[in-house]
Amino acid sequence: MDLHTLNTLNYEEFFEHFGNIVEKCPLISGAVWSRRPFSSALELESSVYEFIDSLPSSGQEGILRCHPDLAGKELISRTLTQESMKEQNQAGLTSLSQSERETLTLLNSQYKLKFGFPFVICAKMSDKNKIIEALRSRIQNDRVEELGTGIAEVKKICHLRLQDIFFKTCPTRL
Ligand SMILES: NC(=O)N[C@H]1NC(=O)NC1=O
Repeated sequence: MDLHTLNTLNYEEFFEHFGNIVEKCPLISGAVWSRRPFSSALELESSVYEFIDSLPSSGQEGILRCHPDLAGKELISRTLTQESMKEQNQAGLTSLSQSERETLTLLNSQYKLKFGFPFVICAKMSDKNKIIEALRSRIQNDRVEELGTGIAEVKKICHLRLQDIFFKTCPTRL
């Protein structure tokens, strides 16, 4: 997508392209649309991050709670969003052994019990072994630290989703 197209999208079209740059949080794209015109893709990305950073911690926790578990029930029932499916597949989470799946399920539920939100990590920048390792380590953190880490991972996921949108069709445009 080129800059001119980006800046001429009405909000319905904007939703179609950018509605899931933050998992199941179309409200964020709805809010950021008002910041047009964008001078670059980077400016759009910064607007998303500013919006997220301006939320109270309850709002940031809400963003984390919109994320599906890694290798969780949505993957098994094939109800993940397209983006999340690709990311989990790329990290090797669609081909886990039974014991890897059991380990991940147990750690995910211990994590949720401790923090009240799911463990979030940018799966595309990781793999199944690193994810299990990160879960084991991050579960030791305190809640404030984990909220910050989870939101930093949401931004990495968003960055890669935006890159996909901007560079998939024409790598030289923005
Ligand atoms: N729980 C969790 O991290 N989920 C997300 N991670 C990612 O890369 N895609 C997701 O849906």
